[in-house]
Amino acid sequence: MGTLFGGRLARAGHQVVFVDTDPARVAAIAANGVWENDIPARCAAALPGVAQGETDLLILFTKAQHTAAAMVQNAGALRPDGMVLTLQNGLGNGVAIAGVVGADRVLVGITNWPADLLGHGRIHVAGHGMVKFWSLTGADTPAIHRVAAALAEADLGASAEPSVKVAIWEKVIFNAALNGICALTRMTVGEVGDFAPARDLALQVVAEGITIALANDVAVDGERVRQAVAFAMTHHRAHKPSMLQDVEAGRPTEVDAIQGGLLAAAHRHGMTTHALAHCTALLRSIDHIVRSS
Ligand SMILES: NC(=O)C1=CN([C@@H]2O[C@H](COP(=O)(O)OP(=O)(O)OC[C@H]3O[C@@H](n4cnc5c(N)ncnc54)[C@H](OP(=O)(O)O)[C@@H]3O)[C@@H](O)[C@H]2O)C=CC1
Ligand SMILES: CC(C)(CO)C(=O)C(=O)O
Repeated sequence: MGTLFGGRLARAGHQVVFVDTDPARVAAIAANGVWENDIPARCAAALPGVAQGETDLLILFTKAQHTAAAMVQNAGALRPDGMVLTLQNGLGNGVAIAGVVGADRVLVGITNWPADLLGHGRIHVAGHGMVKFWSLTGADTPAIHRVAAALAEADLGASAEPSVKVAIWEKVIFNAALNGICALTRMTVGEVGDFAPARDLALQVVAEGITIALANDVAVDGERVRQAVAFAMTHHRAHKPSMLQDVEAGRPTEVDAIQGGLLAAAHRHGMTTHALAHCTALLRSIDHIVRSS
């Protein structure tokens, strides 16, 4: 996702620095730029902590389990009035970032652009997407509109959305269902849509997620979530959700922030779930094997 957003912002004329913990990846991006499908963009690249005090927007696209560490390592890159934007999946990323830079410098949101990593700085984008975001505090600030304009110019389909909390919960329900079932079955989004038992399980997780959100006073629109799932099954058919890409690469997944975040919200209200609880247990078992090997 960093490759997609950074590459497009660079092509739109912004000065972009890619920051990553892997020295080989940093060297490859510095030498070859980044590639979205077969479109290149030239950019700088650095290890965490190298860029100092010049950045007016830091877009954080690590996995959720790395959010706090990445923020601590990279906060020094920000100008005193610099902002941080998270479009990561899962619950809790904005609050983790606020713990480092303060809530009034955090923009939170979602994106459904489907990006599949092919190699260092090289992605395949399997369809069109959008971005919705707003400030973590709920305040309307000039920074929101500056960032929305920059993302729109970079053809990332961005809109400033005051009710972003609802969008974040709708997205986490979508991801709990689709990313989880794809990661467990190793099917693409289209394959899950085509196979009734997998599709039905995804829709059960969606139904449970909607009940959990409503119990937590988040007014999600169940029909909109089901439509988003149907849209992805039709238009993002070849995409391997980020959680499946993690399983295939033998990396830990975002189960704790996505399925685990929803499950914790269910437990806060004494609710029992079935499909979500079983998927979470299976995904945590895969994570356990990865972490202990
Ligand atoms: N891929 C997709 O289509 C979509 C993904 N998302 C969400 O966006 C977020 C990013 O996903 P995605 O791009 O797929 O993830 P990737 O795992 O491909 O990219 C995350 C990158 O962050 C690097 N990283 C880890 N720790 C740090 C650190 N401390 N400082 C700097 N870089 C670090 C990782 O390095 P290393 O690999 O060495 O750990 C990796 O290169 C996730 O929350 C995901 O759920 C949302 C919508 C769509
Ligand atoms: C692109 C999308 C929406 C597909 O599940 C996603 O969020 C992901 O891959 O993590």
